Amino acid sequence: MTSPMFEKIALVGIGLIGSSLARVIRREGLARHVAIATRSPTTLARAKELGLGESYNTDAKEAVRDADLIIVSVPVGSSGEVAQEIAPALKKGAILTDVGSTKASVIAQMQPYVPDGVHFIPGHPLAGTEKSGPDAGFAELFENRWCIFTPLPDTDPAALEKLSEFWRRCGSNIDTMDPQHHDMTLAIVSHLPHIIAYNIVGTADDLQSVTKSEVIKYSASGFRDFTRLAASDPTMWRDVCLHNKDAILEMLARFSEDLASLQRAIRWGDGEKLFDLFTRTRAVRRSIIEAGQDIDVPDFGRQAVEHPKGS
Ligand SMILES: NC(=O)c1ccc[n+]([C@@H]2O[C@H](COP(=O)([O-])OP(=O)(O)OC[C@H]3O[C@@H](n4cnc5c(N)ncnc54)[C@H](O)[C@@H]3O)[C@@H](O)[C@H]2O)c1
Ligand SMILES: O=C(O)C(=O)C[C@]1(C(=O)O)C=C[C@@H](O)C=C1
Repeated sequence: MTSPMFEKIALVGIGLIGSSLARVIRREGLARHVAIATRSPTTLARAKELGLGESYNTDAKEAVRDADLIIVSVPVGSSGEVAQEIAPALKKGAILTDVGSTKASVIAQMQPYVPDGVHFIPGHPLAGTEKSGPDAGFAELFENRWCIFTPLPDTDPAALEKLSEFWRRCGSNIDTMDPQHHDMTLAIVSHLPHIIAYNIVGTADDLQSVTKSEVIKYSASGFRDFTRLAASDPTMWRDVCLHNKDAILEMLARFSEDLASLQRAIRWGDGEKLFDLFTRTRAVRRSIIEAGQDIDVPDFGRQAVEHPKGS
């Protein structure tokens, strides 16, 4: 067996993303020691039962001591408090990264606490499911998916290359961009779809309770696709909305304008406009498939159990 990339990796947060990392690190032999930290004793006990690491702590400071790579996988709104908590125990020369779905806010929250000599490289794997908690993870989650880094101006290229190699060994393709560009792009390709899903499922649920109709019972598969997204973790998505506010509001404004135009086309029977739009959007789907980006989440992710709220 080749020698591990890191002597010790600390995973702070052991939900869907943290536990998927734990599993792929084990499978690929990427660390000699995986230290797991999470705030909730119940979640920590479950991580231990699942055998996700070598040591377990509710005190993140203990887990990160002597670690060469620290990966923070907590809801974005908790990034700052975690950085503050672990900062005094970080080893000089260590790489500190995160997996948060928003980047400018995470950088603003974490950077002030990063000690000199620690390489802070913000990251975001574009891979996930609607499930959460340590049972939900699986080693294949990151395969053929993008991992985006938003390095800071003074990021050490050697540390960035080492972290990139880590994510490549987890199966991902790497890209880098600035945090504002990341947040704007993700607002349209990830955050808005979730917000739209939460909204449409909420509307249908309201309708059901007002009219006692059977919208849920007879929901067609298009609606069911929305319910998958709308089943995503409430804490995670609350934080995404609050921490990428400007970009999301910008995209929602454009979306609302386009929706009004579509509404108008329907009202005035403008079939040509409808047909043209639907033809253009079908081409988008085809180009995604041609680019090999139409990757379905595998079954093991689907079968994972829901995680209790607040764990
Ligand atoms: N779920 C996805 O699809 C997805 C995809 C890519 C990135 N992300 C990002 O990854 C991060 C984690 O998401 P997840 O899906 O793994 O969530 P999750 O709910 O499955 O897990 C979150 C973990 O963080 C722990 N935690 C919460 N606050 C903490 C704190 N203050 N200190 C220590 N531990 C704490 C929880 O106990 C849990 O173990 C989020 O920032 C999210 O935006 C999620
Ligand atoms: O497929 C899903 O269920 C996801 O929500 C994954 C998804 C996405 O929107 O693609 C969600 C949030 C992340 O930050 C990255 C990936």
